[in-house]
Amino acid sequence: MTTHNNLINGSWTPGKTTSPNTNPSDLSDVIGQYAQGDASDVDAAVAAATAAFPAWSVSGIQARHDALDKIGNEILARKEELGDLLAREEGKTRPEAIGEVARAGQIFKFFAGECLRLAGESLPSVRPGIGVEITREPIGVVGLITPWNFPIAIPAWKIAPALAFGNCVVIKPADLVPGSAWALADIIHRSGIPAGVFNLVMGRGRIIGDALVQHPDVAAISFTGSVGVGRGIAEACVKSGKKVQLEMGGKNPQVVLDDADLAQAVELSAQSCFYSTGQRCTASSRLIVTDKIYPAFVQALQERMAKIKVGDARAAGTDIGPVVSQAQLEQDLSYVEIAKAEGAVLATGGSRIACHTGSGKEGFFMQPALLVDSTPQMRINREEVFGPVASVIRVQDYEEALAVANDTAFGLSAGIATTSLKYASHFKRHAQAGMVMVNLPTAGVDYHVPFGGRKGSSYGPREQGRYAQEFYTTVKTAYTLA
Ligand SMILES: NC(=O)C1=CN([C@@H]2O[C@H](COP(=O)(O)OP(=O)(O)OC[C@H]3O[C@@H](n4cnc5c(N)ncnc54)[C@H](O)[C@@H]3O)[C@@H](O)[C@H]2O)C=CC1
Ligand SMILES: O=Cc1ccc(S(=O)(=O)O)cc1
Repeated sequence: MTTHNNLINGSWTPGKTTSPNTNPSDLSDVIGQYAQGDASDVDAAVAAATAAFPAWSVSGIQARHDALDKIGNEILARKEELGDLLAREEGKTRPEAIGEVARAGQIFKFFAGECLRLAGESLPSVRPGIGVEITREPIGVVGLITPWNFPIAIPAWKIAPALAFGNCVVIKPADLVPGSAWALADIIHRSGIPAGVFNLVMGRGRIIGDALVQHPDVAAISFTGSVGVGRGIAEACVKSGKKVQLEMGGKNPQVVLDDADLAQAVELSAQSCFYSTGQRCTASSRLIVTDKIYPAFVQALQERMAKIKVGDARAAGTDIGPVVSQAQLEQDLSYVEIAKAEGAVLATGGSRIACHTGSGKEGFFMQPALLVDSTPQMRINREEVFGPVASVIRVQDYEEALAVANDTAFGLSAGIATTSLKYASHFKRHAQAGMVMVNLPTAGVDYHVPFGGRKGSSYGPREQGRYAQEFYTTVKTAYTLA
């Protein structure tokens, strides 16, 4: 079986050990062996990135544009093959996985353009005869720590702006899904960028991630993952003076008002709660439904859920693939039990099942769960599950719906289904979330505009679009005597 090594200073470098990458749709299918590095690999990667930084930070914008554009083109040309790998290692369906790969390619092409658009300002000084220029410069070596749920898109949306603005990169992908990140590293390696500018170190979060966060020569950390790990990283970065950007959890509300188009509200709720196995930080998990539409909505959503086919991510006809791991499956199932114990009623789903094709292959398949008669204080409505589990809260009117939607420690994405312009406008202004959706699923974002949240969901500057430069550059103000 092929062993996939780390990329350090332009060379494929074995780790101290290897780890198998297993298909969650078929536990007998081992995709490959992937290097497991240690702190000495992080030291070597950071040293290579530090050595490469002086030249890369002043490299021409045309060269940087061309490298990123080439990377984007190869990703797009190979989207079917890379999408198949992604579906095989992470468990989202093939169409979803191909879409994610295409997103990664588009992100590289967008940031190729951003290389050419980086601008400064020129102002007069308040002191006569002096000119002021404001420019942006790269920050240095950036450490990128990424999660398992978007194995290529999240690495892409951190790597592409980092390189575009002249930084050098050490990335640690999630150890559950190293295959897509390794394939991306291979494409970047062959794009012709100088050795050391981009480095990949695979391995355990507590070892590789922690070594990156603690490293004195790393100037900034961008992290996506769980709240607990994110907060620990933020504390360590503040202590050592590193710039830090965190994207963490969500408990995204989907409000459904009496005046909503019922079929549309049901479809967008099914999409954002259960598709991609509910494993999106933007997924809805709290359905906040006003009194009069509640019975029809719950009934119609259950009917829609009955049509969802759960099974092998790569099989034709699958709507929802497996949960990513045994640990995540146990977490999802345990939250169904916690909700029941607290008084919510399980309307449908919520147990481990076999693949809809009857393949007999063992995978982490779970029937999407809908819990009704839940209340805002229940744990199911306060803690992130990160699986195909949604709960419904009944409210009297829009005002109560908004209050319940905002009654959370998180603030990533929030949605409303309504035909009322008045309520849609009010919700856009008053939902305490970084992203608001009107008559659209809470999940489903563009790649060229800012992504991020408020409260416990995010920390630091926004990712994506032209706002990405806030994190990946530092501002310089220069005064010149005329
Ligand atoms: N907001 C999001 O997009 C995501 C949220 N999650 C949440 O996190 C939960 C657990 O998933 P995990 O993959 O275990 O998330 P995690 O936060 O443990 O892992 C995310 C990344 O951080 C690394 N990491 C782990 N411990 C670290 C440490 N001490 N220092 C530095 N890096 C470290 C991991 O190896 C991985 O690359 C999920 O159930 C879900 O609730 C998970 C994935 C994505
Ligand atoms: O973090 C990457 C990411 C998050 C969400 C989505 S979407 O909401 O499913 O579009 C895509 C990429």
